[in-house]
Amino acid sequence: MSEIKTRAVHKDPNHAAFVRAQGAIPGGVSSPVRAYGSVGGDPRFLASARGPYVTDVAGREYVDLVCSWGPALLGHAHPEVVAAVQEAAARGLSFGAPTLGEVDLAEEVRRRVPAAEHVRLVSTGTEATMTAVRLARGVTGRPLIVKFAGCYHGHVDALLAEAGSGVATLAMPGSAGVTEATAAETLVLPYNDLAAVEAAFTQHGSRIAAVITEASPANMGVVPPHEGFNEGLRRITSRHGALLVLDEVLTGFRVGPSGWWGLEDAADRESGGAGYTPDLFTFGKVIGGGMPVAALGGPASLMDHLAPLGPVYQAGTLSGNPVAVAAGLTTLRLADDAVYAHVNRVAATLSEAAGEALSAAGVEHVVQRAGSLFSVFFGPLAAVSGVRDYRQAQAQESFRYTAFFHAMLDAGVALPPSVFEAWFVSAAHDDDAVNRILEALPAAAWAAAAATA
Ligand SMILES: Cc1ncc(COP(=O)(O)O)c(C=O)c1O
Ligand SMILES: N[C@H](C=O)CCC(=O)O
Repeated sequence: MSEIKTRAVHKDPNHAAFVRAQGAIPGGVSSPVRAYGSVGGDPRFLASARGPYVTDVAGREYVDLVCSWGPALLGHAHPEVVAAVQEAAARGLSFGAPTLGEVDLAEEVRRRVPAAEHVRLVSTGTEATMTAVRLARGVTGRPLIVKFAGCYHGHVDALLAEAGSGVATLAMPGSAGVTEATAAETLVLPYNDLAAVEAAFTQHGSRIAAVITEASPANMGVVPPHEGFNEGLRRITSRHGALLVLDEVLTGFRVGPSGWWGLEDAADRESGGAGYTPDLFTFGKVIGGGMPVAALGGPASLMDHLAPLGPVYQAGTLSGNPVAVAAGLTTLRLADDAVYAHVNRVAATLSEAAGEALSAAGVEHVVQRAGSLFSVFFGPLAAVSGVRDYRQAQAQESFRYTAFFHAMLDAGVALPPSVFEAWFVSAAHDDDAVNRILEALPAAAWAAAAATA
């Protein structure tokens, strides 16, 4: 029996692909989160994707709840986005010179987020946050950066300490290769704790260049900011002459037309408040519609400190690549209110159903949601009080997710292969796709219930 199973596994094209990949690529993957490191088994090597579905090299189709880790807001291979990419590619792949498409995209960002008066296009979220850090230091002349444990801002040296996403999945405190001097210039604070921020500024205020925060963290699982947290950061940073960098790489243009900031701003103004404005925004993922585009935006008075106008250097051979910009611009133009209403509705349905299935199976858990982003935390601690920071996220019973994940995968639903990642839905997740997920949930919940550490 076990011999038959072993032979079946070895015949699986995904297994063969993974073995081959490990001979040529570190860990067989181009980004660590793809490696199934914490859930075990062979990563699915994908051959194609369309709408809400991905298909692996064995020809097996899955409903996709990864959505390329966020960019696929409209679903995979949206025909209008593909057509825009094809048209742009036919005009030339890369010019190394300015194009009007870049201006269109920068203006579209500013239309959605007016405080992003000037926008610099880059290729990855990592470049956007790296540039934000350099710009903050360049403008203030101060060395220190404050970040929050469990927040992930890409693989920038200064921002890897106690980071979420793959760093959390691999249980790494940070990364080898980051010098002590660099690490010493980053203060890591607990999330959702304004008292800790006040204390850090009391001690180091005149040396802090910026506070960087995920607009609503989704790289330690989904841990929304408590009411007033982001506004509190704004108040404290302003008082001390430091910048506030709102990292919307993941949330931007995904949780709403103007990102998480737009949701908070609208809610605050509805209740009579004046809203708040960060100094710098970073964007990524949806802004490229599945192609490598990211951006940094803020008031002209700050952004124009970047070269060629100012002394803070930043550059990129492929920045504002015309093919990538065409994908991003078309995606944003298609991402209307109906798209956001749809993804919110699907996220509400799925997060409630996941919670009900786990409760029916007697699994202690909490489902946390921020707009259309959600994730499940397992265990009594999470269930009692919700998860407010990285320490609590780490304390969950993540072994239950392993069982849950594989049961879903066996049933044809691809979840993110780590309990610390958010679940993503798209405008293409129609009733058929949603029903397939709903049908898979009860058995996965029972698998989680039966799991042992
Ligand atoms: C909030 C946040 N910031 C920055 C990044 C880095 O973006 P990229 O992977 O494109 O470098 C990510 C994801 O990777 C992210 O989720
Ligand atoms: N959690 C990350 C993005 O938000 C996952 C993407 C990656 O690092 O490959």
